[in-house]
Amino acid sequence: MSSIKIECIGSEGNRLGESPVWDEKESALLYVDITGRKVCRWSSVTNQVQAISVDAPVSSVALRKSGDYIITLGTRFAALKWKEQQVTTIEHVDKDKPNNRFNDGKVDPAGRYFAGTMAEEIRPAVLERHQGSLYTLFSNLSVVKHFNQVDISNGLDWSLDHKTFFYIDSLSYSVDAFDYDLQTGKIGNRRSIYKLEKEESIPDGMCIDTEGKLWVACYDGGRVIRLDPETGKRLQTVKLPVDKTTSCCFGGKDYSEMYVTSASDGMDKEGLSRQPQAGRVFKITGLGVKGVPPYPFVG
Ligand SMILES: O=C(O)[C@H](O)[C@@H](O)[C@H](O)[C@H](O)CO
Ligand SMILES: [Zn+2]
Repeated sequence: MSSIKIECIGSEGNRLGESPVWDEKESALLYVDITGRKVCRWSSVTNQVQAISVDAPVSSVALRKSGDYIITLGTRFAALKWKEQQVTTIEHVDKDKPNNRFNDGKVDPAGRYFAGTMAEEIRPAVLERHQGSLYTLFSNLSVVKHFNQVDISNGLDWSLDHKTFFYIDSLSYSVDAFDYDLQTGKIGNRRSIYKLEKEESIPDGMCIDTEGKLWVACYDGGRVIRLDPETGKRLQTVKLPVDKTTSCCFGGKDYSEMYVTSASDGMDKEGLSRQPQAGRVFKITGLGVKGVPPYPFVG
């Protein structure tokens, strides 16, 4: 049996931490604070966080093959040059929906950037329903819409054989799978592989491990759960010292550590004093399982 240890990294919390991604070259964890409008980079070498402020809610960050990063900012796909602190718009989506913003995003094994949108929240998990869509940014910088009617676009990762795409629309309380065509980036045959239990609350960010099992951060559930997508069974629950756990990824040397982001938005004074670590990023060691390195965007 491995012994699990959970600690906070950096020194400050986020309003709505999300989209953790390991940057091997920098030995650093990238993540965003969506409502805090910041892209953050925590160095595992110095334990310092550098942050770049942006002019709109920034909901996901990904590596780019040519170096630097790509982000979803408001309803834009954009390039981020870290040293120069320069943001360049690549493409706008949902132009007819001024109240929308992007939410979670991740790069597929072929280097395409998948990200979905949602209506801006009135408060956490309260928003105009069915306003979001799922998009892909291709390497030639063209954008395709897969489907609409999404409440809160979340999840996402791909199976180890690249034949399945896993996706979460949070308010469906379901983890879904699609058949995936790696050649074209097309998805089809949507089905549910796991329905969350009441105490698990709302499924949010997700990542896959090297055994092909899914890890889902449970918003308001204060935990990450490990699921077997083949059997639809929950294999493990790891509780965290905060309720609003938002997303997870593997990182560190050999991708044997798990990083979990969290949120403090929507908590009152009393809640914050009970959970002073709300909004912090957690490092979990001793899970005894490793993750898959993130794919960089190839455009
Ligand atoms: O980061 C996200 O995915 C959303 O932007 C968040 O607002 C919360 O996670 C959501 O409220 C929980 O459902
Ligand atoms: Zn999320």
